[in-house]
Amino acid sequence: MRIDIITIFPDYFTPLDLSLIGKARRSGLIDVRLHDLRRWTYDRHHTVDDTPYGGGPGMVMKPEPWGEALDEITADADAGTPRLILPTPSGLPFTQQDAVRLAKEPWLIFACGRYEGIDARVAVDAAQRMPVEELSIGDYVLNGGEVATLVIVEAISRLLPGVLGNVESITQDSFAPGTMDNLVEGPVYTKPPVWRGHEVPPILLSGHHAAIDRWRRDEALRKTARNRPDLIRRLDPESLDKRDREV
Ligand SMILES: COC(=O)COc1cccc(COC(=O)c2cn[nH]c2)c1
Repeated sequence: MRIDIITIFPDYFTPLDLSLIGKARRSGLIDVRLHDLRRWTYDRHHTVDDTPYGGGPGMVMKPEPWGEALDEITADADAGTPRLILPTPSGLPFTQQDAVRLAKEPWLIFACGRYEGIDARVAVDAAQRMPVEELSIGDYVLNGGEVATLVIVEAISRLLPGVLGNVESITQDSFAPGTMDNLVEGPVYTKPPVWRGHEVPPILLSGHHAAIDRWRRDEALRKTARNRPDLIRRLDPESLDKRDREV
């Protein structure tokens, strides 16, 4: 997968050199390219923003640098058609299902907005040449799209074959399509069996795998009901067995 990131703060992305994603980049699994938006400005101050039409506080990111950056980056036609992702508080909620979907894409471009946002015509103009998605990682406001891009890139990259050593763990993740659809994971434990007087639930040491799976699903249902009643309402009743309904 190729990932291009356009930002005025390329240094925000040094975490992508670390850990599993860094390893995946070095092994060629993921090709991450950083672009400083100011490369497409020509005035002395490398201006990327201006006052909002219609008045109001703050600044808006000018369209010209974005247009030229996207033209140059997407001119590389041999990489197929990219999908442009715009992290923004006003976007569609980004979910694990989106991570699974976007992990299948060959080429993603992330546009990191700042200030009050990017001139709306940038997304309109780009949509004439490629799919464009405005995505929100949550109902709060950051100073820019860089942190949201790191979140989305990590959620996607960890699903790419070969990035995580243990593929099994993906299927047990919270929200994982299939068994964990609309469920969050329950509690997990490791050695020692007793720690500061706290015991590991005996079922987990029993070796009865069917009973352990049942206990884990019960705990996932309980935790989802406690922390995410909104997800419980979305659970497909067909996906619940008799025991589920008793939990
Ligand atoms: C069309 O896109 C834009 O204009 C993007 O503009 C902005 C403006 C301010 C902040 C951000 C960063 O995203 C978030 O804060 C965010 C994403 N998810 N939850 C919070 C982006």
